[in-house]
Amino acid sequence: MYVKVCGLTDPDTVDVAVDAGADAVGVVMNRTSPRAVDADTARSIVDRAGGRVDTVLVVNDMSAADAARIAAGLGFSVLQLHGGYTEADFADAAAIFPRLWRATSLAVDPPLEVGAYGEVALLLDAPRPGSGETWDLSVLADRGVHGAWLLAGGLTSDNVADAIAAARPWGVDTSSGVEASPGVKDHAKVRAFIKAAREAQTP
Ligand SMILES: O=C(O)c1ccccc1N[C@@H]1O[C@H](COP(=O)(O)O)[C@@H](O)[C@H]1O
Repeated sequence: MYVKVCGLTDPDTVDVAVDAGADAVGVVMNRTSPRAVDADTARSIVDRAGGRVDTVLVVNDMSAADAARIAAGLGFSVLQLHGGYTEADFADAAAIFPRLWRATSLAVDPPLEVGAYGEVALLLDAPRPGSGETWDLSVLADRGVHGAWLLAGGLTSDNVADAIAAARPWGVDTSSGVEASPGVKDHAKVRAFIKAAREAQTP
């Protein structure tokens, strides 16, 4: 199970996540997010990761090409384009920064084939990203999502094992569920989430 902890706002939390066994840390540069960081902070998080885990830049409010330039310039390993980006937007971004994740919600009936827009992974989230809201995973049952796809949306250490059993994703992603308050990670919750996700059984 690939485990990502998103919405980091300080480098010390990188060490907590890496030591607990995370595969990726995410940084949000979406301007309206309570977790938004500036370029200097983003770079300090990427630098602290030092290649030990994937570093994922998350955006949904700038052009895909601009986001790709920022991801490349700051040394991220993945760009998560979250929301209403089109196939053409992905092509623009891929010309600059090739390792893209497509993040979307079933509420907008997206293509569910991993790679449909040239992305290397697909992330399925609640309709309001970063809200901590869960969503009805039973709607996945008939949709046949396969391959490198991540589940997100209100995941916590308490519900991640059930969510994995229900949805059988390749990976999981959380942000609100491991926070003390918006933008501030609770290190005990980060460790507990990673442990629960790692120990979860897929049926
Ligand atoms: O976290 C945000 O504020 C955010 C803003 C804009 C786009 C995506 C955002 N976060 C993504 O939301 C999911 C997890 O959310 P949560 O666990 O329900 O809080 C994750 O993919 C984040 O990258």
